[in-house]
Amino acid sequence: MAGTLPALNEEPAFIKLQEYYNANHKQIIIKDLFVKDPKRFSKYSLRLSTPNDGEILLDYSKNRVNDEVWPLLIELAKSRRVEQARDAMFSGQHINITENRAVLHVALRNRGADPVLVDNKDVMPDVRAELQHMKEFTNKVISGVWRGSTGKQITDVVNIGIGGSDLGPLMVTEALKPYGKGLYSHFVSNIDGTHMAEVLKKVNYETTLFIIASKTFTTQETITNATSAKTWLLEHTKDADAVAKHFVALSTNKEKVTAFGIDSANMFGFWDWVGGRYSLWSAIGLSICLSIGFENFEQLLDGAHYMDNHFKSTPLDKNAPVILALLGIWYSNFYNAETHALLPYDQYLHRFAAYFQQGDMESNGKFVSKSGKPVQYSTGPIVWGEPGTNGQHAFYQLIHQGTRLIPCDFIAPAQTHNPIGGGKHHKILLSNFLAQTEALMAGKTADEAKQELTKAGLCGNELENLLPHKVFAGNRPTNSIVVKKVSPFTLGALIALYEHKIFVQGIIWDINSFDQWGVELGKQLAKAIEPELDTCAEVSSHDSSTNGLINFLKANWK
Ligand SMILES: O=P(O)(O)OC[C@H]1O[C@H](O)[C@H](O)[C@@H](O)[C@@H]1O
Repeated sequence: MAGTLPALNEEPAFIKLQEYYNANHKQIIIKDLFVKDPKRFSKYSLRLSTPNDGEILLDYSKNRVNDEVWPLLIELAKSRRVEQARDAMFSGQHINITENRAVLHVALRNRGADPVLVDNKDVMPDVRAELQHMKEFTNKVISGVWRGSTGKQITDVVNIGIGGSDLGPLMVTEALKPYGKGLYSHFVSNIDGTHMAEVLKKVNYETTLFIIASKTFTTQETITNATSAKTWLLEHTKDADAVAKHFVALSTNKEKVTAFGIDSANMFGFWDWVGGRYSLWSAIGLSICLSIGFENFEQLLDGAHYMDNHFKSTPLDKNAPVILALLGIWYSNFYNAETHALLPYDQYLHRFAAYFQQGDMESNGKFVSKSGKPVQYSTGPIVWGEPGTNGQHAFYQLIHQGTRLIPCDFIAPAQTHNPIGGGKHHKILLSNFLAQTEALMAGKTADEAKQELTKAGLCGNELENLLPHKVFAGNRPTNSIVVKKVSPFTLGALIALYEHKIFVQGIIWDINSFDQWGVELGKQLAKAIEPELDTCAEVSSHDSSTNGLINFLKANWK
């Protein structure tokens, strides 16, 4: 396990970077770096060959990084003991210190024969047994052997879960739609009854399977939604035994699952060393299996395992998650970038940014270091994004010409699953992806803008007035990640790439990326407020704003 680290801002490698930044950052102009170094692309890009799914290209050459900054960033990773921390995670040490747990989502996709030890016990036999259980169940449902209580084949699967028990399965199911086996997938997460009501309108009780996904099986939203789904089923069938055919649970909490009325034979388990936001590889992935079939789910695991091996065995300067992490640190901690955009040029990846909002922000949104002291530097960025080209017509204006620096990751597949129009759509999509990263980097100088305006027939005041609005400063950094196709394997690799990026950043910032105490306070207060909504009397126990809001709602909801 890595020993105690100095505060990041007192780390000698960090101080060196700060000095370098202070003296030089104004001269780091990406487009000039390309002119100076014809080999820049090959120097600052990686090609990872997968066994069957082509190469994954990571181009990080369009960044404000030169041959002097790069070794300093690598030195920072070394001095923060990233390699030792990585090995501590893979070897099952209790690196989640506030919950005294190992962090071993990598064991869930350990496709080799190696044991993975947690507290001296090999967890792999249990992991494999649970996968086998998922496989058998998936095959039974897809083939129609598992039937509803009235003997009809299952046609619809409703995953009821929230946070890590929703976002991963939803994102992957959407991303891998072309691999669908024919069942309709639905996801209910929000406590807002509208979410459940709209799904129930679409499904037939005789042919619907509800998957109750909750690591703790105590989450208010999920248990309330699951109870409503059970009531709905029983209103239709009047047969109490129907629950066994229409409800399964994914959880670490057998007691609560049984208390809810789901037979433990219909429960798929996992373990406390699987964090919610890293759980799609566990039983929480059952809705993914039912959507794309178990073999494709295994491919997803294989892809993640491939990236785990890359992360484990590649020197830091050629290590894709480390590279992404260091670039993020460079912009967050030196350029004061506050956000990071994830921009997939693939409609199937439309929930990718939403998924990594939890992955990144719940992991690294921390203000105290592992030792409990407030940090004197920025930690996790605000993560956001939408698929291209939609985002171009919405928020790219600010990325191109706004006052903030927004490092962006562009993600694109070389091949589309839907080459409609003879491939025309995909060609246009890709040209937009390429044009955006080029435009963000190169910008448009006043001279170039002037020439354009002159060509368009403008002159005099009209030209001079318009000119400043037509200038693009450029030098806006982007990474481009290109896969051959969004397949189960490449998606698995891509997700693991970002998981490990988040891990590396957490290590450099010296924070615990594996707890989420920050979500508790709101839950506590909501529990206190709920009974106050039951009474007619005006409330005066809070601050005047909260009282005012409660009393307004009470006066208006009938
Ligand atoms: O899976 P569950 O126990 O129901 O938890 C669902 C989610 O809720 C919690 O509040 C956490 O913020 C998430 O990390 C978690 O994924």
